[in-house]
Amino acid sequence: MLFAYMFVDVMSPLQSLIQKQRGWSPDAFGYYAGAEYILNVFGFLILAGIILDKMGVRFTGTLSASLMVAGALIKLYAISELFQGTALELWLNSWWTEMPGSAKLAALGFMIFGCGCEMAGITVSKALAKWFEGKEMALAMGLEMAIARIGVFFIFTISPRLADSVVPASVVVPVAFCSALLCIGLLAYIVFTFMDAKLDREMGANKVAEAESDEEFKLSDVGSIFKSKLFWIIAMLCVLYYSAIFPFQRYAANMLQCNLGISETQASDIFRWFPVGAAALTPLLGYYLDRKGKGASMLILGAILMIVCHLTFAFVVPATKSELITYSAIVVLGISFSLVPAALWPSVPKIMDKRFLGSAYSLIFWVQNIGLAFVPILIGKVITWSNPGVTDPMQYDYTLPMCCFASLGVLALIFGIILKAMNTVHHYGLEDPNIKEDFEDVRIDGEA
Ligand SMILES: C[C@H](N)C(=O)N[C@@H](CCCCN)C(=O)O
Repeated sequence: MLFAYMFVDVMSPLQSLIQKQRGWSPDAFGYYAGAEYILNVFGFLILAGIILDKMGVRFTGTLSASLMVAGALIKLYAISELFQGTALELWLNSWWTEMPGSAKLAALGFMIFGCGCEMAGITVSKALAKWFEGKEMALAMGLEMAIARIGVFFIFTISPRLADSVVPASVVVPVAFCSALLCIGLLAYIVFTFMDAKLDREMGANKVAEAESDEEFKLSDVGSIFKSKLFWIIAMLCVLYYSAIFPFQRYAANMLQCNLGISETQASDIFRWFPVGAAALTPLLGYYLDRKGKGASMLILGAILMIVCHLTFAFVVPATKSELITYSAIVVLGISFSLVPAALWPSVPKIMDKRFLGSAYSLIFWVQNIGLAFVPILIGKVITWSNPGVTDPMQYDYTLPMCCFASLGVLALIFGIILKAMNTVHHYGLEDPNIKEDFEDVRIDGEA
């Protein structure tokens, strides 16, 4: 997941460079960024859930890592000099001219990568649940997310530097670097499959069979999940919150460049502290949640902090051009991005029957992916629409796009409040510690 998250954001600090080098407009960049989730939205994630439940974590993890490598190599080829001037590029350039051929092929690669990446996300959750059952699962999930966030910090640090390491600067170097890391990730997962097989042998065949039949994917479960009000509240909170984080991450470096009048590298150097704050706090909050609870309150606080930060980027940073305020907003956003994931993912087992859990995660991811696919496109359009005639990628006004992100935060907050109110009435246990056996347990199958 570390290398996957690095690959996801390798181009994020390079928006203005790819615009200069390959002619990608903000709209084209938005389409490219949204492409990561398109195939998932059109049903791949549901299929991924079925594959995972039928074939297990070893096969699905290896498949997902292989898909990531294949997608990465296609994207690398698309942005490389090798692709320039080929018949394929000329053909891709000949239709939907707003989107250059290199952006179209890179988007295809990113789509395939995105299938692997999301499939890996579900697989890792299931593997963690298997390895840490009855132990510190929230802490384990928190540590997994923290490692991934460190990858984002690292890539925001090195991506612009790798791009500048050749003359003229090129996006190919950082993308090639991350593609190589994904190959190492695939090898690492193959090593894990041997460890997992050993665990199965240690657990004994009966226990494994029991664990697997517990989580078997049934089509009728999808109907039960979709009929649940609680599922929709969690899924809406998730899609609204994450749509104001990951798509923002794609545009953040350029937003800082435009607001502060700084270089790509300087902007990345500021923004990279966002995932660091999240990486430091997420495992601690997971540890806290395991012992003290307060999950629903953490979700609400996380949404409030996000709204404050996005409004600060919209109005205060451009007016003051203050680096101190910018850094403060980045760190606070990092705290928000610890509170919500640390509380959200371990809350799902509290409200879903164990039998539904694998499909519940895959369906929450699916709803979330709809937002992650379309919000970057929307934001690209808002940037273009609110900056008529602006061609210099250093001169965009980000007020309106940041207000859009803040509005998503307000909607997420409303769903967080509804969730907490429902929890107070129905006692789902969302405010209770994870390590506690005797709280009143009301799940979807008992909801009606
Ligand atoms: C984008 C992805 N679908 C996602 O939601 N990622 C979460 C982590 C989910 C848990 C994965 N084992 C994140 O906060 O990065």
